[in-house]
Parts: sequence; C-alpha cells; structure tokens
Amino acid sequence: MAVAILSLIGLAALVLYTVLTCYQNYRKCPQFDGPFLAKISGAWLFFHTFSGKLNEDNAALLRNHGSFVRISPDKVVTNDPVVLRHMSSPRSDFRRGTFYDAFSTQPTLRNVLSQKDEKLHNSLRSKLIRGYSGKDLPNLEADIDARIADLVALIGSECSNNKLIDFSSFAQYFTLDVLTHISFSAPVGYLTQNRDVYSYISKVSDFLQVLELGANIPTVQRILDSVLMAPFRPKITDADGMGAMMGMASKAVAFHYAPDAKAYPDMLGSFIKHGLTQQEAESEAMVQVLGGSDSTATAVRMIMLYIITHPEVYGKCVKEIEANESVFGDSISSAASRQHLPYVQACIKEGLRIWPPLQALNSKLSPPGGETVNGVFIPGGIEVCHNAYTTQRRTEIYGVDADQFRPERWLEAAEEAGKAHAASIDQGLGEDGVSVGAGGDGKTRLARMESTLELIFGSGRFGCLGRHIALIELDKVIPVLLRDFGWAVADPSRGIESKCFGVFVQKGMWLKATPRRVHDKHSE
Ligand code: HEM
Repeated sequence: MAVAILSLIGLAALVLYTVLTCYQNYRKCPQFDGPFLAKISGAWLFFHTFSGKLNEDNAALLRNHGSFVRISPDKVVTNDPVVLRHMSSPRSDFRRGTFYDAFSTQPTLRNVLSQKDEKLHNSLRSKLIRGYSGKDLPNLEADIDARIADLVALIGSECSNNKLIDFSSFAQYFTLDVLTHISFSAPVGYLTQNRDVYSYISKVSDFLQVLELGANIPTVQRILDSVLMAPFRPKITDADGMGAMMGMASKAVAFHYAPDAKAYPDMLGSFIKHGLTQQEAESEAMVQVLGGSDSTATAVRMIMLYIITHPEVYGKCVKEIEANESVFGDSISSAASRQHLPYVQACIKEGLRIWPPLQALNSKLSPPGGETVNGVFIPGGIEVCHNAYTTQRRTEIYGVDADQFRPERWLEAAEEAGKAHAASIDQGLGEDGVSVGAGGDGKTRLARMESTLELIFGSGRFGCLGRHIALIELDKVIPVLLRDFGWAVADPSRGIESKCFGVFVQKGMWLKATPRRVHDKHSE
C-alpha cells in the first residue's frame, strides 16, 4: 500500500514538473505561432530534423503562418530578407546561436564556423580572408581547370564503355578534388580513381544526420561533446570516413609547417602567411572540406538537373555556348563565362535560387533585452533561424512564378534596370570578406533579387567565406559539361534522391551522357 502511494506521489510530481516545464517553455515567446508540440518542447524539431526534410516542413509552416514560425520553445524560423540581413550585419547585437556549437572537429577547439566570440571570430576571419578570396592563390583557376579536365575524362571514359553515369557521385568527386587541391596542393584523386576514397562520402553522409541533430538540438550536442562519446569521435588515425580525411589534412598541414617548408601558393600557405597556428590550420582545413564539398556538389547537380530537364532552357544554353566557341579554349575562364554567357549565368543563379545548396537553420541569438526588427519584436534569448527554401521563393521579390525554374527572370530584370545582363552574384564581397549587399530598399527589381539571392551564402559578418571559390567552380564547370556532352535523365520517373540535413545528402542521379566534342585531356 505504502509503495503504491509513493508511486502515485512520484507520478504526480513528474506530471507536475512536466506541465510546469512545458508552460515555462510556452511562455518564452508566446506571440509566435507554430505547431503546439514545438511551443512546449524540442520534440517537434528533433523529429523533423531526423526525417531529413526539415527544410520542406519549415517551408510548409511559413506558407501557413507568415514570416515567423515557432519551431521549438526558444527558436523561430523566418524567411524575411530584411531580418536575415539585419542579424548578420556588422553592427547588429544578434550573435551566433547554439547551431554553431556543432561544427568543431574537437569540442574544445573552435574554428571560423563554430567560433561564437565576436572578437575571436573577426580575428580568425581576417587571417583566412585572403586565402578564401583567391587573392593569395595565383593558380586558383588553373587548379580548378585541371580537376574539370579529370571530370571530363572520367565522363568520357564511362561514355565510351556505354555506361550510365551516377552524376551525384561524380559531382562530389569533383568538388572534393578541387578543395583538396586548392587547400593543400594535394588532390585526393577521387576522379582519377573513380571511387569513394576513404569511404568519405558514404560515411560522412551518415554522420551528417547526427551533425544536424546536434546543431539543432543543444541537448543532443551536449551528449555528443561528453566524454562518453569520445571513443566514437573521428580520429586522424581512422582508416576511413571523416577521421581518415582529417588524417590527410593533418599530414598536409604538418608538411606546410615543417621548418624547411617552402611557401605554397595554396590556401594553407595563405593561412600560414597571415598568422594561423598549426593547430588552428588543422581545424580550418576540415571546415574547408566539410563546408565546401557537399554544398558546391549540390549546386552542380541541381543546376545541371534543372537545365537538362527543361528542354527550351537547355537548348538556349547550348546555342549560347556554341555561338561563343571561338572565345573559349579547352577550359572556360570564369571571366569569359560571366562576359559571354549571360543566359548560362542566369541558369546558374536560377538553379541556386530554386534549390539553395545549404538549407541549415544557421540560428542567430537575439540580444538580452530583445529587439524589434522590421516591425516584429523578438524577445531576448530567442534564436532566429533561416529557411532558405522559402526566402528564395518570395513572390514579391521574384514574381508570381517564383516556384518555377525560369532563368529568363534574371535577364528581364536586368533589362528593366537598363543593364546588358544580370551580373554574376559574386559581385558584392568587400575587401574584408563582409558582403556589401545593397539590401534592395528603393532599388530596382534586379537589385532586390540579387541581394535576396545573396542570402543563400549568408551575409554580413557571417557570410560564406568560400562563395568566391564556389562561384568560380560553377562559372567554369557548368558550361564545359554542357559543351562537351549531351545529357539526358536515364530514368525519367526518377531524378535524384535527396535528404536535407542542412546540407543535402543526394544519391542516384543517373544520367546518360553522349560526347559532343573531341578534346584532349589538359590537366596540370
Ligand atoms: C554553393 C556553395 C556554397 C554555399 C551555398 C554556401 C553557403 C554558406 C552559408 C549559408 C554559410 C553560413 C552563413 C551563416 O552562418 O549565416 C557558409 C559559411 C561558410 N562557408 Fe560556405 N557555402 C558554399 C561553398 C563554400 C565553399 C566552397 C567553401 C570553402 C572553400 C565554404 C566555406 C565556408 C566557411 C569557411 C564558412 C564560415 C564563415 C564564417 O563563419 O565566417 N563555403 N557558407
């Protein structure tokens, strides 16, 4: 009897505690609407992150509830460009949210992506900026050309064996080889070996789901950072996966820091020149690979997929490239692509818009007293997250057909603004690497579209450092692939399998390629 009474009291206490916690959670920002479960606990966000389609679920909520929706007790998601730009602007009191805690390769060592202290972040950024902006990389384009030549040679050899191409893998082989080449002067050779070296891609794909759960749910991150999890963390001695890639980066760093090492004209060489320590360099090397390979691979895949599945668009691209054949060599420079291929450039922009390659929450924390931004009061201590999918489909910015892939919108807006064609989106990066987007207020439709598109790379003091490199890759590789091969989706009933864990895990993009041009392999 006594046991039964004690159990009942215990149960009642538990119920009371749960109810009080849920009520306290609810009170944090009751003014924002959202699913009931999200207002009282982190469960909604946990399950929707786990599902691999949080981006779409948040998009559906934003379509129903307006520009702010609550997705956990202290998190709201938005697609308001004014708010997004404000939070990252140099003088804003918003800070990085808990999201960024997940991106340290070791719990105690912060890198540029995970550093939340503003001063330390600024100082780190200033040491990295010349490497990322390409200013210290005299061979940047030539190195990318060499890897494009490998990609073309690989596709050519698969064609001659009459094989279908798994373009989802090839796109990532390409971006991994480019990044390891320009970062450490040592491409891994994914393309030449035509295989997932270190099983990096397959293992990291599984790891991304855990990474995203940690980024979105602080309790999960605390568990991942605990000593209990230490044995399961990637180590540089691992034979495969992320650990093996860290091992490779660590060797490259040691090589660069050796007492008798020469000054290499690569990103690591630039970081050393600007004062990065060896330990910091190891951590930054992994940010480059993790931050830059999946995102750019998704961009290459989706831009290609949208072009080749829109016959009229595809035809116009090929016509434009053929008309300019005489100005290109085997490779196509970024400048030539931007100057001579306005329609292809519009396709690149439209592809990045319709499918932003990174759709993570990138939460920013409101200042202690709260702040009113664009007419909305955000209480203190609330994390404001981004939904890139719907930001890039805002009809008042892109037009009523914003849900459609229609590259012409960029050329029409440019004509309206009295320009020959829409500029590349790589135009707004200041000397210090802080984006200087116009904001769009009172500007032409083109300026509003461009400054909104820029948000796919973040903005202001947190804007993507690798944007310039990613855009050069796209300027070059998309026209070369369209010039050198004819493309068709192998199974029209299936395009690509995609899961979103902030970055996309994409598989099964089977294409049929047909050579259109005889070319020599022109690598290195
Ligand atoms: C199309 C490709 C890419 C997209 C869409 C993209 C997007 C982004 C976004 C949204 C952020 C976070 C912004 C924020 O926190 O608010 C970011 C940060 C970052 N990205 Fe990229 N990125 C791309 C390619 C790359 C590449 C190729 C590299 C490396 C070469 C790279 C390196 C970085 C770094 C280092 C940061 C952290 C910057 C900082 O904290 O100051 N990214 N990127």
